Amino acid sequence: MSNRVYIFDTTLRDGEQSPGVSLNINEKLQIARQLVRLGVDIIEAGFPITSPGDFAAVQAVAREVRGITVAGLARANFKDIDRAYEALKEAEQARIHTFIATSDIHLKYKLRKDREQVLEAAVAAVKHAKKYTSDVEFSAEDASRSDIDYLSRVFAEVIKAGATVINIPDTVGYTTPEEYAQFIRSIMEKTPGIEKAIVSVHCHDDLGLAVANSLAAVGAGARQVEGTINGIGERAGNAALEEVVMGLYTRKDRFGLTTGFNTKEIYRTSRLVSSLTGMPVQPNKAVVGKNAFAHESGIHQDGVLKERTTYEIMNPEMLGISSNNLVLGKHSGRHAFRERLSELGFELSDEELNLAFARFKALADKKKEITDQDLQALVEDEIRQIPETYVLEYFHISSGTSVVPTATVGLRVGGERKEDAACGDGPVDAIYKTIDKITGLSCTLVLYAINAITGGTDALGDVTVKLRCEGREKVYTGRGVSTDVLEASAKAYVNAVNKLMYDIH
Ligand SMILES: CC(=O)SCCNC(=O)CCNC(=O)[C@H](O)C(C)(C)COP(=O)(O)OP(=O)(O)OC[C@H]1O[C@@H](n2cnc3c(N)ncnc32)[C@H](O)[C@@H]1OP(=O)(O)O
Ligand SMILES: CC(C)C(=O)C(=O)O
Repeated sequence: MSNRVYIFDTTLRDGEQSPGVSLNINEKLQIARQLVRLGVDIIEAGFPITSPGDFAAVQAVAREVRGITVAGLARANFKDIDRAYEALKEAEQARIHTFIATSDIHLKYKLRKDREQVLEAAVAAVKHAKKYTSDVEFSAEDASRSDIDYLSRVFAEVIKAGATVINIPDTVGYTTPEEYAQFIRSIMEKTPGIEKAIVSVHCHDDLGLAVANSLAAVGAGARQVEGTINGIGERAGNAALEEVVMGLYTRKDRFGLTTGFNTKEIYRTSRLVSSLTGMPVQPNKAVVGKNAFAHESGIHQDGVLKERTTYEIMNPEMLGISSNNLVLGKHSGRHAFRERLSELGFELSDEELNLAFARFKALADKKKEITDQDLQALVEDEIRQIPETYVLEYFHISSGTSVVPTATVGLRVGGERKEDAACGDGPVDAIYKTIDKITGLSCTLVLYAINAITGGTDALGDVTVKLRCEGREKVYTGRGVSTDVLEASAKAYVNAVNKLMYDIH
């Protein structure tokens, strides 16, 4: 059996199924480019039948990325498969990923089909997909709650029909590591022809076991792991790929397996996905959380000072987390700035570099120490900009314990400045009400989150907002970064509104 594990990233498909997450094409392309740098083997770019936007995003990723497989999801019917191929056809390596549930509970209540009908649909789907591409993955949704003999029959038939990857998802995050490993082993023993296909796993985190289950499955012989960056995804999310890969890497003694991952891109990928989806990474998250390499207590600090490996099983530099916290200051020039950004993995055009450099100088005037985290936040803030219908020119706030919070805001629209004022329950509310008055939009704030990038009272504030506007289904995420939290709040709101305007035009 090969010792290479293929990493299938579904951040753009299952990850986007996280409640409140909606990425536009540019954001999907940015993530896809970063996933290529990260060294995943397959990018599942979306589920093309679901909407024209999803179709266009899969098509854009398929057109652009090279040296990697691009997959599109399709139910087990011809319409979905035709649409998936239509989106994928310009990919260098296209994979059609077709699925149907195999558990009795899904058959009875959701599909309203019997086992023979599902088997027939699965085989027909794989045969149809095979007309388009040699690379066809078949997933048995809710496999871990399916009857194993039936499941094995389905797999044997889809492999005969041409499936090259068979996926055994734990769709509802129900299984446990030992049980799942045994399940995978049994499928591998019972299924005729299984050696012709790659066995894949796709775990959800409803019981917090997605990564443990994925690693157990790999130990049992699975050679493709599906998951997402930061573990985002439907409900409690998917297996976090950075954790799976670091598990394999750190416990090479236990697994003896390799992947194509460039671990130095892990941290940057995590930040980018968090930034574009508006889903913050919890501080105690494994591998990429802010506290993952922070040592608080005396005995631990003493140990780390004497020998790092007493309490650190991974080297943060291996993940692309720089140990160099003091980077640049107000006297630094463009060369040093460009050099540092390139060490952090940013490749900026001259125009982007100039914009980022101007922001950096302005920040250096306000903040004593500029760390790598500050630089990352600042550059991400600058380069995630989409065409700006509205630009924040200024705001003024009157607020305190005995006055009604009142905001005056100026936005540039085309070549013109538009100004207005409004009162609110607090200064942020007043700013948002004023922006709504200027844009004429009616928006509801679904989420407001603020995070300090580094410690200290001069830290950069990083604000994320999610807005639902004009009765639209879609939620728009906006982010803004500034040493002034009110400015960061205003920028985040304007950023979300600009995304809405970008969608409308
Ligand atoms: C486990 C997973 O993550 S699966 C992926 C989940 N992702 C999504 O659902 C993406 C967003 N979904 C959508 O946009 C829509 O649900 C669509 C476009 C896919 C389908 O929309 P609609 O045609 O309106 O159907 P709706 O979603 O209401 O119902 C699903 C239908 O597909 C059927 N179906 C569900 N899964 C499958 C499958 N794998 N193969 C074939 N049929 C299926 C259901 O039985 C139901 O059929 P019915 O209408 O005959 O009862
Ligand atoms: C489509 C399949 C792979 C899926 O997302 C699941 O079962 O969770």
